[in-house]
Amino acid sequence: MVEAAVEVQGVVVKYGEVTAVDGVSLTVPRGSILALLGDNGAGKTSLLQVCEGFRGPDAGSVRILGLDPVADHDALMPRLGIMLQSGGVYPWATAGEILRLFASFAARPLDVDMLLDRLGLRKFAKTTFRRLSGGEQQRLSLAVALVGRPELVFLDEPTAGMDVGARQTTWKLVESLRADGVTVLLTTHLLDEAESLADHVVIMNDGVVAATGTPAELTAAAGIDLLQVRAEPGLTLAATLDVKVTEESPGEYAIAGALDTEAIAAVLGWFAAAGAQVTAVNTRRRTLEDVYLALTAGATR
Ligand SMILES: Nc1ncnc2c1ncn2[C@@H]1O[C@H](COP(=O)(O)OP(=O)(O)OP(=O)(O)O)[C@@H](O)[C@H]1O
Repeated sequence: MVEAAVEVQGVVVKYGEVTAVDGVSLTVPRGSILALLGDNGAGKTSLLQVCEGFRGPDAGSVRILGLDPVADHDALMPRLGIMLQSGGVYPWATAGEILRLFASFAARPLDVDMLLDRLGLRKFAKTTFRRLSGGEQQRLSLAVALVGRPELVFLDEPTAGMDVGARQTTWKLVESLRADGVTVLLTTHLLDEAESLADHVVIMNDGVVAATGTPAELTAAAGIDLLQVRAEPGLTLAATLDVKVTEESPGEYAIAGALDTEAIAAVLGWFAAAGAQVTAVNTRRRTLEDVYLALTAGATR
């Protein structure tokens, strides 16, 4: 069996009294994209830093491309592409200089001009990093991560601060990486980013894995349809099925559960029994965002 690109087993990361990552296990198969989701402070960046070998885990084990990311750091670094949240490049150098510098470290770098073009950065080649906008700095950081033709790429919130066009360009680029057999582990707060890009999603909550699966698995588990009904506010419904009824705003009822046609008819029957006038009915599949919010609700932060 081909070894996974990333194998994380029971990893713990502590900062003094704070346990940022509390026994996380995950696997990223080669040539796939895994998205790590979680609220601020869930432990995503800490886990990424351990995978990148910038610090060792306090417990557990990590194998990256079959190697130990701390002990084998020097052998591993040329094979990795790392995009940091903060950019991590020199503020006084120009975009072109920065990218050429990182290209010079690589044995088989990508063509710098091609990469500047792909990321819409050619016109900023002579602009210093500190004069680039936040989204342009992000794109340059992504270019830096990719210029060495890495086998495995770590992207910490790659599209944070990017406009819609830049985000789509980045998504296409990440998809083309996968098509070339590159493995991608990314963190994001954008559920649509995870849903459209990722082969696997891991949702972290308070340092632990709250759920894992493909986007389809996470949204298609039994009882995941939503029924939205508008009627008068404050109704007490004689709920008899195993569904959850929430009055999300006055008169807007959300019913979540295993909703086949019979169940939907039964739910509407409750409104009829309550003597309510139903003015709108809507059904929809649960999105990754619904699943995410359900799993992370009640987090301690
Ligand atoms: N250097 C540090 N020293 C002390 N505590 C830290 C340090 N780095 C992170 N933490 C704490 O560890 C927890 C996890 O932080 P981490 O940055 O890994 O979360 P995250 O999921 O990446 O968050 P975000 O989405 O905001 O980037 C937080 O409670 C954070 O305050």
